[in-house]
Amino acid sequence: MFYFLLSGSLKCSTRAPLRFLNSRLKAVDLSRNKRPSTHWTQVSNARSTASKTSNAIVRLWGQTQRVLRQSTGRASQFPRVTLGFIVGPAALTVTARLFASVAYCQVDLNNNDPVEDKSRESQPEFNWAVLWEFVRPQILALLGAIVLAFGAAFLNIHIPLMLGDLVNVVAHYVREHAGNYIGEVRGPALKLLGLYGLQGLLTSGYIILLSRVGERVAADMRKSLFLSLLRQDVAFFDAHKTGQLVNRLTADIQEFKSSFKLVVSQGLRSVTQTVGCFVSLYIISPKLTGLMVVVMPCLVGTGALIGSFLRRLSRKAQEQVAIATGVADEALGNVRTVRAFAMEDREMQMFSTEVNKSCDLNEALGTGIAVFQGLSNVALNCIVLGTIFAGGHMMAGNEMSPGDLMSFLVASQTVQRSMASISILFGQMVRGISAGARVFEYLSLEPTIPITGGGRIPYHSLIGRVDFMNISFSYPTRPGHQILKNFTLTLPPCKTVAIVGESGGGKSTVASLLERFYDPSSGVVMLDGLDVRTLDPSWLRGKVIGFINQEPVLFSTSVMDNIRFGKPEATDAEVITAAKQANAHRFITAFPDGYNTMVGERGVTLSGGQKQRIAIARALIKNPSILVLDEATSALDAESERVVQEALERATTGRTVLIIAHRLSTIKGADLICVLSNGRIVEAGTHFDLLNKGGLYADLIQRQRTEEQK
Ligand SMILES: Nc1ncnc2c1ncn2[C@@H]1O[C@H](COP(=O)(O)OP(=O)(O)OP(=O)(O)O)[C@@H](O)[C@H]1O
Repeated sequence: MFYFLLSGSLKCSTRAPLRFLNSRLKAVDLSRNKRPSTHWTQVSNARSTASKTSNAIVRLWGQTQRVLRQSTGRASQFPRVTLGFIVGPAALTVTARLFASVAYCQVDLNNNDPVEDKSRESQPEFNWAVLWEFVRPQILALLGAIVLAFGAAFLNIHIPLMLGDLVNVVAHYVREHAGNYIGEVRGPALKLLGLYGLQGLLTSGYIILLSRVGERVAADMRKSLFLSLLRQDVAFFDAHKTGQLVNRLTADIQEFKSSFKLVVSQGLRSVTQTVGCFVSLYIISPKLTGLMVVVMPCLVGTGALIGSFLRRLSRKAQEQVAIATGVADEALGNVRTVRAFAMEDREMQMFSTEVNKSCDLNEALGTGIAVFQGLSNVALNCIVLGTIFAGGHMMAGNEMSPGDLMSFLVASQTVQRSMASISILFGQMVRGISAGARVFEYLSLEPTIPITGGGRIPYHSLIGRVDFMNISFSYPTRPGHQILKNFTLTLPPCKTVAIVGESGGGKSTVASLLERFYDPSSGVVMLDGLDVRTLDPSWLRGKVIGFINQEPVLFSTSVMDNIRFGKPEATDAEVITAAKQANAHRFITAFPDGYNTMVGERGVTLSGGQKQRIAIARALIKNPSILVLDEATSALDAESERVVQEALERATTGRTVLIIAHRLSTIKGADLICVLSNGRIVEAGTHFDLLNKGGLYADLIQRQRTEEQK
């Protein structure tokens, strides 16, 4: 009867998850054409795991039957104990693999899960070698944590047995009323107390060690990733959103760290406890254990499925909160525009809609959690009740002592908890590996233009002549759109050259090539006759070229630190000299805090002209040989433009200057004006030469005058 029950229940307990798994795989089948190939391989693996698992369960069941038939009653304890060692771990392994497959398919079909982020083209591979590089410095602490976790788990396995001993002593005293109660109970009780204390110590120990390992690994990963991102080509930032990169630095590393800590701590503990307690259960009562093998996976499986549904709901709720935060962030960040258009009510309405959605989702989540907790309480209590009922029956038949029943109850609770956490851990592990893979993907990227390395021209022999020779260029993000075509231009040393032309014609692109933000598709940029690709980019950008653009970006620190950004080793006196050259000293000293005035986020507390002059001081402090002014005054009003223009004129003397001009009035005095059209220079000369010539430049001047008169 027992064998029949075991066989039938084993099949039933695996059928539901298998059926569920099959339905998930069918759903994947339907959408396979839309999925990247790596995904499909993983899904196929899940399918093969499922089929292997079902075969293993059937085989296991056959073996169980055979061995059980050979063992006769309690007299033949040895084969049963041996069987316990085989059946326990094997049953758990196959069940765990089955749930892993189910969990994978859950995750795979979940649109909101990191594994299935639609914004990503393919899921990067997890690189264990890279992980090892981060873990290696922490290996001693990690091994310590593993040993302590094993220790705590082994003590946990002993606790039910010792509890049973204690109950047996109490039961014996109650039956016989012989001797002194305290004297009888003290020994086992003190042993148990010692065990609890030791277990507490080991648990605290491994949690402390593991948290240290996790935090240090995460901190090292963050630093390495940040450095790797800073080193990437400018083209990389054209192709990736800042939010996505920041997300990898924060959310992905956080997810990886949590999974790492959870899998190592709870994974080790749960697996050891499950296997150990299972063996204890089998030794105490093979019959009751058989019943548990049947019931437990069903309950744990159901719990895992509900848990995964709730996690999905929770993620949706979090995303909804993020959307609402985004609306608030945008409105508050652009409050002047909102105010200017009197859009407060509309913004409020948009925010309310998103907040209400997140409120609904969170309420649904709360209800789900409540129902789940209620159901799990009922299920767990039913197991206790069932065990007491069946165990009591066995006690009546002298097959079990009260202590055995107590041990069985406690050990079975430990197994339930451990199995539940194993099934959750599989989902967590999949998410952790995905997050880690995304982080490692960026860690291993090598920029095509390194930030350091290459030669330097001795400062005293630097002339400052620049040649753009036959340059053709397309941005890496738009390879089909050629911006420059056989572009050739020379910037003579200590002369000012201006480039003018239609908006979007490629003027700023020329400046970017000089800074070596990009390399040309063909042709060369030369500095003093040397290909800039052979020169050290950090020297070129840090010492040789000063760059001032239309919208100067300041950092949210003091005026002093912002100017010193151009030359970190500069003294206060050098900063003040640069500020004077940039016409900035007067307004800076008029602030109550002078040079220590904080400029706010991106310099928001300064006017456009003030920001621009601080940016000029920042560029001048490094005393560059070449100055690039990319429409440096186009965003200013007439008065600010005059002050800034004055500063710029002072700054340009004795330097090679490239002006990317929008307002043609500012470049009249340039030594050479070049007109850029269709990716190449079509006219060149002084302001008066070009005006007299009556070509494109004269047209541009005429058009601008007409616009200004309107
Ligand atoms: N990072 C980028 N990635 C892809 N395309 C870009 C990038 N930057 C600019 N472009 C494109 O290259 C072309 C030239 O841009 P560029 O900024 O050099 O023009 P511009 O002459 O300086 O224009 P404006 O006078 O309006 O500032 C434009 O079509 C623009 O859309």
